Amino acid sequence: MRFFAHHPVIRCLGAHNLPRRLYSTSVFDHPNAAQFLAAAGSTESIPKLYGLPEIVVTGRANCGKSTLLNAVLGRKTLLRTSKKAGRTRELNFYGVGLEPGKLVVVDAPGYGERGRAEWGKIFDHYVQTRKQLRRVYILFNAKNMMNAADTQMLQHLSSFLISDRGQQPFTLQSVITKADTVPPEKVDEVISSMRKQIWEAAPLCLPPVITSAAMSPPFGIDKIRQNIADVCRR
Ligand SMILES: Nc1nc2c(ncn2[C@@H]2O[C@H](COP(=O)(O)OP(=O)(O)OP(=O)(O)O)[C@@H](O)[C@H]2O)c(=O)[nH]1
Ligand SMILES: [Mg+2]
Repeated sequence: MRFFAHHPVIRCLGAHNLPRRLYSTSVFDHPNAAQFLAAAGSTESIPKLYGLPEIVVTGRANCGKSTLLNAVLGRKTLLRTSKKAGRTRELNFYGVGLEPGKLVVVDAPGYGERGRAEWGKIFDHYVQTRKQLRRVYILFNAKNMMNAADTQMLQHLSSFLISDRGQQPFTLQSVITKADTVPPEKVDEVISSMRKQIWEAAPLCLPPVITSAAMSPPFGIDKIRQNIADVCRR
C-alpha cells in the first residue's frame, strides 16, 4: 500500500500518524570498522568531530554501559569493561560504520556512589552543549533495580529536555540491562516496577528497552541498534 503525504486526510492527520519507517541498521554491519576516536577527561578536550549524529550512554557505575556498547558494535573488547565499578573515567568517542563513519557513540563514566563529581561536570557540559547529540540512553541494572541516584539523574536529565523555546535538544531513552540476573519468576514484577519508577521520575523519558549482553545470543541488542539507527537518521 502506498501512502501519499499530500493527500488531504493524511495531511490533516499529520506526518507522525503515517506508519513508522524503520531506518536501516546496516551501519552496524561492519563491526571491524568501529573505531575509537577520542577520549575527553575535561570539557576543553571534548572533540568536535565532524558533526556526525551522536548518542551517549549514562547510568550508575557498573550497570553495563561499556558492555552494552560492545554488543551493539559487535565487538568484544573495543570498550574496556570491568567487574569493578568505575572502569570508564572519561567520555570515550567511537566512530561506527565504514569510513568516514556514519554515527558516533559515546561511552561515559558512571554516576552514583562510585562516580565522581568531575565526571558529572564533563557529562553535563557535554549534554548541554553538544549540537549533534540525538539521544541520551540511561541504563539501569535489573539486578540492583533503581535507587535515589537513578531517580535524581532522570529528573536532572529531564530538566534539559525542553529548552526555553520549547525545542527538544535531544531525547531520553531508558534501557534495562542485565535482565539475565533476574530469576524468571520475578522478571515481570521487576520490569513493571522499574518501568513505573522511570515514568514517575521522568514522564518524558522513553519506556525501557530490556537487554542482556550476557545471554546467548544477546537479548535486546537488535532493538538498541534499530533505536540508534532511527534516531541518528540524516
Ligand atoms: N550478567 C550480566 N553481566 C553483565 C551484563 N552486562 C555487563 N555485565 C557485567 O557487569 C560488569 C560491569 O560492566 P561494564 O560494562 O564495565 O559496566 P559500566 O557501566 O561500563 O561500568 P563503569 O565504566 O565502571 O561505570 C562487568 O563484569 C560485565 O561483564 C549483562 O547483561 N549480564
Ligand atoms: Mg564503562
